Amino acid sequence: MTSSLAVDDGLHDDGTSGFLPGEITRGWARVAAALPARVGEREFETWLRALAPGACDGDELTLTLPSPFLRDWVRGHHGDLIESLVRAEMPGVARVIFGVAPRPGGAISGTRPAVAAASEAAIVQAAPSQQQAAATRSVTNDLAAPLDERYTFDSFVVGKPNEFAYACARRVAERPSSPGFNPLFLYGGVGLGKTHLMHAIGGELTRSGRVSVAYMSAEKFMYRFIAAIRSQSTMEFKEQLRSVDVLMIDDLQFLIGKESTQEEFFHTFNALVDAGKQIVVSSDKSPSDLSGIEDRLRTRLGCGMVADVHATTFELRMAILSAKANSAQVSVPPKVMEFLAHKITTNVRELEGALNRLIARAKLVGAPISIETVPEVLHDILRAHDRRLTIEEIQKRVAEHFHIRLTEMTSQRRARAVARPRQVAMYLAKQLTGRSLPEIGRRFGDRDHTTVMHAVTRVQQLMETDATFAEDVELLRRMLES
Ligand SMILES: Nc1ncnc2c1ncn2[C@@H]1O[C@H](COP(=O)(O)OP(=O)(O)OP(=O)(O)O)[C@@H](O)[C@H]1O
Repeated sequence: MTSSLAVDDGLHDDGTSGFLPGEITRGWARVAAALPARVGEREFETWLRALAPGACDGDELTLTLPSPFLRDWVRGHHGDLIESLVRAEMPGVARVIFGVAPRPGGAISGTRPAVAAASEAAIVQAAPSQQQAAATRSVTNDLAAPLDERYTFDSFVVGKPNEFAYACARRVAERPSSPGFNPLFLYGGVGLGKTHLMHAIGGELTRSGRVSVAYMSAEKFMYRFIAAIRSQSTMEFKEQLRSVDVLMIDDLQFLIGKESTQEEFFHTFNALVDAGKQIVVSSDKSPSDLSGIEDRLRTRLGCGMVADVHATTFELRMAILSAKANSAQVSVPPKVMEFLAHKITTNVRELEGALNRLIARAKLVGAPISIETVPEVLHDILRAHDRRLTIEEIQKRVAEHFHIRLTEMTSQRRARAVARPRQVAMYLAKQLTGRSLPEIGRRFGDRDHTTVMHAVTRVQQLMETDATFAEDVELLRRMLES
């Protein structure tokens, strides 16, 4: 990990960090070790290698990158994944903030994930870092990204939430530039199949051999534009773009706040539509909600067909799992699919990732997939999805289990009959909620974070020496996790 930042791995002067010395360094090392397998080795080397942990304030961890551009890119593409890995590996962290590592003598500029910052000027002027140079090279070599052949209409599972978007995509693939369908604007939450549909359109049209198609992410569009400015080849860039029959731009929200790239895109857009060419755009927001995109561009984006890819239903998730298992020719017990479809509800990419991991593990050990192996193989994913568990629920369950009153969880009584269950509840809160030690302390009758730390250590010691006690705690954990 390279960083100009000193790693803050201890308790803060004011005692607000819930971390023991060295925890951040070790926790981050685990996250960094897990990332290449999740995003791919190349992607990791190109974009994520320079990520480094910065300050940890309470339960907020700042991760830094060398430039605003890289920060925006990493946050936009892998922010959710990184946050869920950090929460799983560093249970005291509840939020991740992406910042820019200060130049020597400077300060960290952290921004919250929802806030997109204008960053293109920085990259135009800055000397390219290793990552930027690598990405720029790949950009100048080809106009568009290759289409993923796995993303076809056939491999897309259609259900109520996505049938309209699917129908629109099919229509554009059959008859590009039809009145009313230009541009086609697909929008919806992360990992719900927008990119899949765009590749399916592109693949279908390319195979037909009738039209030329260019697909690229909005971020790549910006990169290409900037590279063209640098190499004084903007005319060539414009001509290349305007020579295609179908232009598809993915994740348009990346252009929020990037005025000059928006302007370039606006002109390209107009030139293509005026020439009767098809535009397909995807975004996580509808055109009217894209604040930070110029009004005139938003208006044009919304004047064709706007199709929402809705959040999946349980039935659709089951159908997707079943289709993926079929195409991998692996038998997955219905119980396992139901479990996954109940647990991983927001993002098909994660659902697919969980299934792939189960399949990979089953192949590796030569044993069939079973419900018993799921918690072990997917513990990090499941933990991230268990985050809705509250400290109050834990207190309630633990109090019931030990037959004490709920109010004893916050009382100052120190009798062992109430103090031990309280310690167990604190331990489970630390393990299962990702809340920081100070926050857990506050919820247990305004106790200090050192009391929580002591409780966690004490419960761990007891679990090692007292098998019955360990069983009790494990049982409680399983009940709370289910
Ligand atoms: N209905 C579906 N049928 C089959 N696979 C799906 C479906 N929806 C999503 N997927 C799969 O889920 C993964 C994520 O989908 P995709 O990348 O298209 O999402 P996205 O909406 O573009 O996400 P992002 O907002 O992150 O760009 C892909 O592997 C895709 O094949």
